[in-house]
Amino acid sequence: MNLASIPRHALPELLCRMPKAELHIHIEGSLEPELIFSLAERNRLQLPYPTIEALRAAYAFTDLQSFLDIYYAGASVLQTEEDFFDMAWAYLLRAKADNVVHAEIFFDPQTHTARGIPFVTIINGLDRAIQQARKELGISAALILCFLRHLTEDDAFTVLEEALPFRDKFIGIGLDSGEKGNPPEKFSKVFARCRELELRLVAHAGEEGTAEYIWHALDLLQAERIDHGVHCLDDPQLVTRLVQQQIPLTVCPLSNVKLCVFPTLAAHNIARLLACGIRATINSDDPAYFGGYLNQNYLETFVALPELGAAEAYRLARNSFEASFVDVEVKAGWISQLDAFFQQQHA
Ligand SMILES: Nc1ncnc2[nH]cnc12
Ligand SMILES: [Zn+2]
Repeated sequence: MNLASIPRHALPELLCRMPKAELHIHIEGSLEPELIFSLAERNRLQLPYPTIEALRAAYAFTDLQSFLDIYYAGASVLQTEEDFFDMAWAYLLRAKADNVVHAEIFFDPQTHTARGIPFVTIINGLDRAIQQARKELGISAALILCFLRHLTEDDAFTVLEEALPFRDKFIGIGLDSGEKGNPPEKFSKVFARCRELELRLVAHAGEEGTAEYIWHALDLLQAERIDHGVHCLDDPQLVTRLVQQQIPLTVCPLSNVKLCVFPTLAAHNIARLLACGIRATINSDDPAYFGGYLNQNYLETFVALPELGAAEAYRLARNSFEASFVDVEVKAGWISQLDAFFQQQHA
């Protein structure tokens, strides 16, 4: 395929229409202010903001922690199975509109179980939305349970025990929340247990943390995919490892700018990651808080970085399928669909 012949002005439509997977989306981060207000009303809860606009105006973050404080507060409106269903369904509709054919969705059960919400309420609401999306929207989706790293490893074991009766409703586990001071090794035992249970393993590392956190997520947790990982470029030996083993990075450009990991999108290193041969993907992280869903991340990143063209669009979409946790045959089917889409573009 000669992708160089695709003109730059054709990129926005191409980016939006190409089939893709999303591998780094926190479902609680898809909770739009409008839905926060309507769930608060439904559950008769008082919010500390008088209006939707006032809530949105509070979304000015200086770092990861300043975001997490507001994000956990927003999630407190989720009380019933219906609330979890409505949140996930709203995301899946948006994903469909962005031509996402497959989503691997993070959820943070400890944010809810700590407020007395039973695990079964959370998982049943999310799972029902996923089943409905498969039937009615033709989207495939799967859940990844994230442990909150600011809590203890014992807490992670507790939520794992609560989750195990629902083992068929999630495919893997992840590690999120405040990275600094909460290194991967804090969770090495619970990750080892999850590996025994044949759960897929991912971890946030190298978002605000150093390249060392990425080494430890790989070596001490055996993470199969690194969420963010943008600090890998500080360490040439780590880059060699990521390239040789084709370890995927789920990069979230708009998130990185909103949380001040990079000052601007033009300063983002996604183009360099791809040029090094790293299996990087583009994702939305917490789209309701960071200014856009998946296609918006692609569109703004390609405008800001002129070195990204049609070849990189293809590479990113292909990486998203290759890095997904589906069977090889399913992956191959999506890659054929992607190839056919790109063939048509310069036919
Ligand atoms: N970007 C992020 N980093 C760590 N934990 C998160 N939880 C939700 N979004 C997150
Ligand atoms: Zn994240």
